[in-house]
Order: sequence, then structure tokens, then C-alpha cells
Amino acid sequence: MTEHTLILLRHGESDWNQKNLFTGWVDVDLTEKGRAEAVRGGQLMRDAGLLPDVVHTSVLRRAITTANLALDACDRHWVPVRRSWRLNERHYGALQGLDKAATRDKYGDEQFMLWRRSFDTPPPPIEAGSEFDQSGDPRYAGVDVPATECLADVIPRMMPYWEHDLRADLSAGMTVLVTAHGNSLRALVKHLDGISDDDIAGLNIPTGMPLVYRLGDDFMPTGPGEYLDPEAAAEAAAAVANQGR
Ligand SMILES: O=C(O)[C@@H](CO)OP(=O)(O)O
Repeated sequence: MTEHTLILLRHGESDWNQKNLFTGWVDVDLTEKGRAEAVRGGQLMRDAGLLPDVVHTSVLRRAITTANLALDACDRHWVPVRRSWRLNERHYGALQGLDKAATRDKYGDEQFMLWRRSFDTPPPPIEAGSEFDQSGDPRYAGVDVPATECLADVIPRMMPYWEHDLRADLSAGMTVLVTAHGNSLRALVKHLDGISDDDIAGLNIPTGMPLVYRLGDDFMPTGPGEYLDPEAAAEAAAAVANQGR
């Protein structure tokens, strides 16, 4: 049976992860800790002998820099690079730039968690032309920039990229590294692991931890996805789940 190797990597800690702000499509940088996480992610891939032949990233700096640092650490800085807005973080609407703890205090835990983790409750839309609106950004020329997104909105914009671009490189026998974001990766893992709309609320992806899938010739996993450092990944995923508390 054909076996394809897919490695998913959420970017390292960003400035706004550290400050506990809703980020979405705002193009913030990595913290020093986030850079170290990216390097460590690359070292884990190197130590496991999992060397990417190609990397796919979003068009956001935190994913791009994470990919560069991780690939450098495993001596694969030279592989082909492909980027797409389709791998971007979900757009967090009017919540972009707001403090997570303050938002929870203001609206209550239930509404806060619906906005963060429910499958189909989008945050309020961002106002066009406001500080953290991306609709005029030249990198999105020709893209219908969303004003907000829930996970159910991320799936139809991300899945065509999975079906055409990522699967094309997997078909060519490449080990594919995807460096993206908590919620765009939740959408992909939902598909791969067949997670229901209700159960996806419980899935949190930690920063900077390579998650490896072996896929069969139907491009579905032959076993569970495995973090290269499972203990650290479980601890970091719990920290993501508890943000804003
Ligand atoms: O703010 C965001 O864009 C995301 C990821 O950092 O946050 P959350 O984990 O709350 O969906």
C-alpha cells in the first residue's frame, strides 16, 4: 500500500499568543520562545529522520518564520516553498486585537468558548477599514477576504488546498510539511481523524510541535497522528485550551 507522510506544525508562540490577544489574520511576529519552539520542532523532525521534501505555509509571518527556522534546524532550508492564504488562521472578526481574558469577563465563559471553539458560531464581523481589517492588504488581491470565520467557514476554503495542492505533493512521493495555525490545522485534523462537529470543540493544537500522519493511498491516516514529543504536546495543548481563564 502506498504510504504518504504528512507533518503538521502550528507556528511557535506569537507576540499575541504571549499577550493573550485574539489574532486571526493579524500578521504578528514570533516571540523568542516561539522561535525556540520552531527550532526545536525542526530538531525533532531531524532526530526522527522525518525530513520534509516541500513546505506549505500560510501567508502570515508567524507560520513563514516558523517554517524557515524549523527547516533550517533539520538542514532542509532548501526545499521548495508553497504558500496560500487558504492555510491562514481563521479570521477572528471583531475579536481580532481584543484581550481574551477581558472578552471572557465581558461576555461570559459560554459565549467566549462558543466563539473560540464551537463549530459554527462565528464571532461578530470586523468593521471594514478598522485597525485590524485585512481587506485592503495587497497579499489578498483577488481574495474575498472574510469579515469573520467559524471553523465551519474555514473548512470550505482550506479543503480545496488539501485536495489539490497538498495531495499533489503527497502523490509525488514527497514528505510534506504544513506550517500553519491552530484553527486551520484543526480543520485539517477534523477531516483526517473524522472528528464530529461537536467533538472538534475539544481539540487544541499546541504551538511548535510536529504532528505526523502516515496516509494510505486514499490519503486517509493508516493510524493516529503522532506528536514527535507527545508529553510536551499534551501539556502545551492543555495550555491552549485554558487561554483566557
Ligand atoms: O487568536 C487566535 O487567532 C487563535 C490562535 O492563537 O486563538 P484561539 O486558540 O483562541 O482560537
